[in-house]
Amino acid sequence: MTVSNGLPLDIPVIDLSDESKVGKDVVEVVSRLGFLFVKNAGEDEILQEHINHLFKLSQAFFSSPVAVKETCSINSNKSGKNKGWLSMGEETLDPGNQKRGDVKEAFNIGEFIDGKAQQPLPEVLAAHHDEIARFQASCHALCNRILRTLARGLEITEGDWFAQRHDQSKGPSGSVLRLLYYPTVSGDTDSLTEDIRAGAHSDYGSVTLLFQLPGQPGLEILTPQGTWSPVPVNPNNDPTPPVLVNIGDLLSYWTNGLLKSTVHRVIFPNTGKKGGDDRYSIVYFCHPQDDEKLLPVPSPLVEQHGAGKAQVTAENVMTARDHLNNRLAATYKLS
Ligand SMILES: O=C(O)CCC(=O)C(=O)O
Ligand SMILES: [Fe+2]
Repeated sequence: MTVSNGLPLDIPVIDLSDESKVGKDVVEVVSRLGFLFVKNAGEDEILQEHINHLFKLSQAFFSSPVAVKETCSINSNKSGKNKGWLSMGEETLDPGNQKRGDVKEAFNIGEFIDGKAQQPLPEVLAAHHDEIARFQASCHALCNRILRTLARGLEITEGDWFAQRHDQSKGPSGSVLRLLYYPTVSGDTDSLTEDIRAGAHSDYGSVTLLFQLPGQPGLEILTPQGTWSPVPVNPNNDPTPPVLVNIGDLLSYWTNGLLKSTVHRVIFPNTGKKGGDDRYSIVYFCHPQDDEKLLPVPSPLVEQHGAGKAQVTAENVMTARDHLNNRLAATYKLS
């Protein structure tokens, strides 16, 4: 495992309130780093009190007895594919390099249809069903703003090209709101140097939003130089921290690799308490409709970037669903 260089990357914070002005900047940053921060303000602001509230619910859920969590296990037939509770070690994000599964628990909440969850929720979450539905909807709205900004920056004539393909009223998608809990461990030093909170991976969807808590670091990204750099939680110490955004595999396929689906991981902090402090995060993985084909988008920049490379054709193209299923098969011990 490559060691961290300890130097935080300079990931710009961009204000998307005027989409028409920042498309080029956003495309420049994500074709270099795959990550950026967006200012959490304006029409698609996700209110800090809503974020804090969901973190509280997440803490309440993960501290529930195992018997309660098991009632909504990802393995139970009740929840449906990729939905529900994942126990410690159940997912291995980097199966080629990890001896054991990720040291974390997760709860995956799939799409809401007509504002209703499509899976059983444990009581502590069910009691706040409507707030969770609203949170998911506000994440999706912010992703659509990001997607429209990208379309502009890529000079796609149809400004809604991506957003139309992420219209939740048009059919099912793999979008997931995920609560994550990385517990403190009291293991010996050996297991700590071998174990990882989330193995190195790229994300499977189009755009990911990540919410972290102050004082709970651990996310690192693989830089173009091949070293690991920590990602700050709140780079400018704003009273309202910006939202961390990263590009997933689908946008990379759609753009002939121009937009980077950057590999990242979550480590045990190497300062402070051995075994880390508890860490919580909330992730929104935004996916297009399942049947969307991953052919290059009609953008002159994408065409230029793909020149001379092997081209995806209508015959060998994957759908969004194919890609997600391939990744899930590799990283879960699910049947
Ligand atoms: O918890 C984090 O900071 C990142 C989680 C992550 O990368 C993922 O679940 O895909
Ligand atoms: Fe990730």
